Amino acid sequence: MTEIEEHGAVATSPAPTAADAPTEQLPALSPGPAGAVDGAAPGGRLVGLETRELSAWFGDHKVLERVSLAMAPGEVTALIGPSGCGKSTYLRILNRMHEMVKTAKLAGEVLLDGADVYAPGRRPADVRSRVGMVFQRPNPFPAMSVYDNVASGLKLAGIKVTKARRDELVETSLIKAGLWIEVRNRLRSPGGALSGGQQQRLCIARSLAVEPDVLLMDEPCSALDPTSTRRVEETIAELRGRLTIVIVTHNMQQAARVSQNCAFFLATHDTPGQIVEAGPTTQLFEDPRDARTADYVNGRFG
Ligand SMILES: Nc1ncnc2c1ncn2[C@@H]1O[C@H](COP(=O)(O)OP(=O)(O)OP(=O)(O)O)[C@@H](O)[C@H]1O
Repeated sequence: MTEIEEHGAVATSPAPTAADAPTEQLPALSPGPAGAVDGAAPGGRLVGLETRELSAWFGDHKVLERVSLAMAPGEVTALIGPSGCGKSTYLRILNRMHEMVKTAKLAGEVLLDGADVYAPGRRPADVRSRVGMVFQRPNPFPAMSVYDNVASGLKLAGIKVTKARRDELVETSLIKAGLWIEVRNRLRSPGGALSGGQQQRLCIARSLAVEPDVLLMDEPCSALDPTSTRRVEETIAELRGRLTIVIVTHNMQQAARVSQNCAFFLATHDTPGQIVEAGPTTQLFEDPRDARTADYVNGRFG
């Protein structure tokens, strides 16, 4: 298991993210044979993610130490902890973005639906199309239309579909991302003309277009105003039960609002990031087992 592997840089465009809006009818999950994306779990089954004894380095600097965590299928898991404790690194390991840094190394296992995403012969691009990512700053292609931004998720993943299927995926992705009502009459307008919150939901729609099993979100609201933040949180709530979500957030109220499970990471000046405590969010916030968790969630440090 814990054999240190070194991965070279991989030139793959990360699939991105985002969206929000008033109440919309969400379509039923229906990745039938025509809709299923290569490598996706059959029949739209919800898929869990797990790490076992995961350690990570940048050069000689060890930043994570034997992190084991199960992220439940269809639920939202929040990763919390002070700056520099390795949350983003952990997130990027889950979809093989860590290896895009030349000096990056890791040891341990990442299991998606029970299968190691770092197994020999497994292509990073395939992993990234099953495990999508939304970043801190909305990153749509600004000059590209709203429609093409969403469809670009398919293109980046190398997925070819008919025009009719593409139209359908763009619409359902925008609906799931909570943006459809706001953009349905401006699908040909540039993505860069949308507000920051709309752009983030557009990026979520772009990730959803490939029908991923897991969506990783790295502080997705940190660049947004409170109203846009609320919209994105509503989107996360609507996506719950439809795919597995892992979100890094510095906002304790947000972690409490959006997640069902929570993991508290901590590093010190001479120890790499580790999980101090993980479990149901209500337990971590209301009855933590570790005094450091209590101090952190109550804002006494970090
Ligand atoms: N590309 C990189 N090269 C070298 N070191 C890095 C790189 N990215 C992160 N690190 C280091 O790894 C450690 C963990 O960083 P990481 O960004 O994962 O923490 P974090 O908990 O997400 O922090 P924050 O909450 O501030 O985003 C830090 O010491 C950081 O300096």
